[in-house]
Amino acid sequence: MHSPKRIELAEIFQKVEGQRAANLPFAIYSFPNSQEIFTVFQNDDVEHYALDFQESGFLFAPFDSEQNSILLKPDSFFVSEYIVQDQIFFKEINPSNRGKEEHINLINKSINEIKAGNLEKVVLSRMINVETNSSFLAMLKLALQLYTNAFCYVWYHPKVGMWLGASPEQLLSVNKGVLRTTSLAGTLPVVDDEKAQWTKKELDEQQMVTTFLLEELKEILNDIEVSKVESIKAGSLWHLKTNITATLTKKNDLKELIYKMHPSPAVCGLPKKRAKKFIRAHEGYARSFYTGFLGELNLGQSANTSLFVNLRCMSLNQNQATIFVGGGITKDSNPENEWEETENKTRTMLSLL
Ligand SMILES: C=C(O[C@H]1C=CC=C(C(=O)O)[C@@H]1O)C(=O)O
Repeated sequence: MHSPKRIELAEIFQKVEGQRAANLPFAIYSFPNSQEIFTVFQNDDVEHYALDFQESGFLFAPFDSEQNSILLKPDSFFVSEYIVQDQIFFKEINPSNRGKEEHINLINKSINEIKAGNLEKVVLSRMINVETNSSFLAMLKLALQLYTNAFCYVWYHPKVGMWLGASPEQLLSVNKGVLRTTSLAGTLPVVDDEKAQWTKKELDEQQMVTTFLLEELKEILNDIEVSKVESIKAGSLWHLKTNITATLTKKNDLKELIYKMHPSPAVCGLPKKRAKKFIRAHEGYARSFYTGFLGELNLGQSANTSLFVNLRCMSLNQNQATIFVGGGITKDSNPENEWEETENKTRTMLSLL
């Protein structure tokens, strides 16, 4: 089994720079609320795929389950202590209004589909291109400071590209026969010290995710426990979250389990197939790895799996960052507010640039 070797923090960053300079694949990441940072290095530039999810390594899977899920082989696996020291504050950066009309038209189109009874919910997204002079490590260090309760990462494969993110959403973890997952949806901006003032729209859209997950899992898992809905902060945004735990049976197949849950209505919609079709037909771009999932697959001393949904993320190509943001549309959506929500999510990433 692969266990990470403990090394000094400076050495971790040095090794990552060396790996990038040598054009070889790596992942550097930190789990939510943790004081550790991990790296997985692959010694060659072969594009390996996770086929039956029995493999061990760092998984990077796209939104579209028909496309390949990339697996970085853990030829070297390191961990180091990482303590956030400086308290830094958000720098307010305002995104431009570019693409507003198209996005609002798309939202209106989806609301019509919902009102016609063809869809219940659909998550619509867009991408924003921004110039940056920051290095990926500088951005990661900033993400680690700003988004301590997120899964922060940089992933690189010379044949695929580089991605960076700070995801607030765990897809699942599997540890000693226990599955943990979350239903995360609904967004409001954090205003001073005030509590989030949820409306029916957000409560409903999050409940749809919980109901979907429970429906998908009830046939195959035992002892399902569901927490109360709580408000959590992801940077300067509030989300609604429910924790779900269940016991795995011997018959459970990890790949099957994952694709029952993915894509959930937090990133796709309801009914799943129709929402996916609507997204493909109307979003106007390929999501690629945005709203896919990533993380450790059967890795570490006890071969755990811990995967996160690829949200609040961007792809990086030389001086260009492409930020991906979306939001759930229901019958109660207000198009202007939905646009503003994607602007707020964009700020999360802009603050790293
Ligand atoms: C699709 C995204 O967020 C999802 C996760 C949390 C809240 C969401 C929402 O309020 O719409 C989305 O379902 C995104 O950040 O790009």
